[in-house]
Amino acid sequence: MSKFGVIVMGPAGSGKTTFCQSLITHLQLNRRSAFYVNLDPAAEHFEHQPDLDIKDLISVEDVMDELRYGPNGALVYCFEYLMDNLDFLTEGLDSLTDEYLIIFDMPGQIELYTHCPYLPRLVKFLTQPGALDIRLCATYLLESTFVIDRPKYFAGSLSAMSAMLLLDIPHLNILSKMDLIRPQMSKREFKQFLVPDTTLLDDPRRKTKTSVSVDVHGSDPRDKNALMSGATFQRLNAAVANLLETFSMVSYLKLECTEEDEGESIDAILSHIDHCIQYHEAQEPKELPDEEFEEPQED
Ligand SMILES: Nc1nc2c(ncn2[C@@H]2O[C@H](COP(=O)(O)OP(=O)(O)OP(=O)(O)O)[C@@H](O)[C@H]2O)c(=O)[nH]1
Repeated sequence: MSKFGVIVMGPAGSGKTTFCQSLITHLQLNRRSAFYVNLDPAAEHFEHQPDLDIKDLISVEDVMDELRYGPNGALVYCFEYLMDNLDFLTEGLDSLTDEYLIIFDMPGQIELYTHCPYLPRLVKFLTQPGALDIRLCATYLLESTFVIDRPKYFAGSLSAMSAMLLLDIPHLNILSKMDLIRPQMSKREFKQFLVPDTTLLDDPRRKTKTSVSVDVHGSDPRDKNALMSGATFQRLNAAVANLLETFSMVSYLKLECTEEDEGESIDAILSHIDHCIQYHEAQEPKELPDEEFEEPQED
């Protein structure tokens, strides 16, 4: 039997857990079942408690206490441990039916999406035909306020593309925390950021932003080697923007969070997720009551 899932990724604090909680609430309101899997071994506060929690296997806190690791090392250790104990996931998920949308809430450490091998292995395991065989879609969240600082926006978009290429499954990018950008930018102005392209580098409001010298190592500014000149920094931004434009792979959906917009926004994102995992196609065609098929009356 098919299983369906969505893996929620993004940098630290981008709103992953909040998005998962909104998704669960929305599914429940629409009489659909959610199964919430927390894979962040450092997560603490949940509105909806996880149905399966990596912390029941291992937690960052325990690793830091027992092995004296720092938070990032402990996170990596937890994922290595999960990879050695994948039965934990099989036991928790094997009996789920196609009624459920399985939501995987991931940690925010960026190294997990760039150079650690765990995520591709995890996705391969979850999607493996004949085993859990989950039809999986990835979502990658980025804070909408990044668009104010163009280099940050392009760097974030590059990390979204990196996650996309790493996992090789249907993928949606989402700009979160839209309430924080609204006071600073009109809907019309914001629209241009839904698809990154090189024209966005010409920021009329912030000419100085990309022309200052940037201390790339955070070290003593008197050390000339540690400084990247304005021109070099601009060329780097242009190269990143070009790369994104050439591959034309990154575009964004918006995650609104005000009371009046949130439902519609989550609904739209959920439709995209359903489409990516072909949820509707896999459901039995439902017989609609006769009145649904009544021909419209002629005037
Ligand atoms: N203003 C605003 N704040 C938000 C929104 N979504 C989340 N937050 C806040 O942003 C902070 C981080 O949110 P989380 O949902 O924990 O983010 P996360 O990506 O799961 O964080 P990590 O697991 O630490 O990587 C919290 O203080 C949230 O209350 C939003 O739409 N608007």
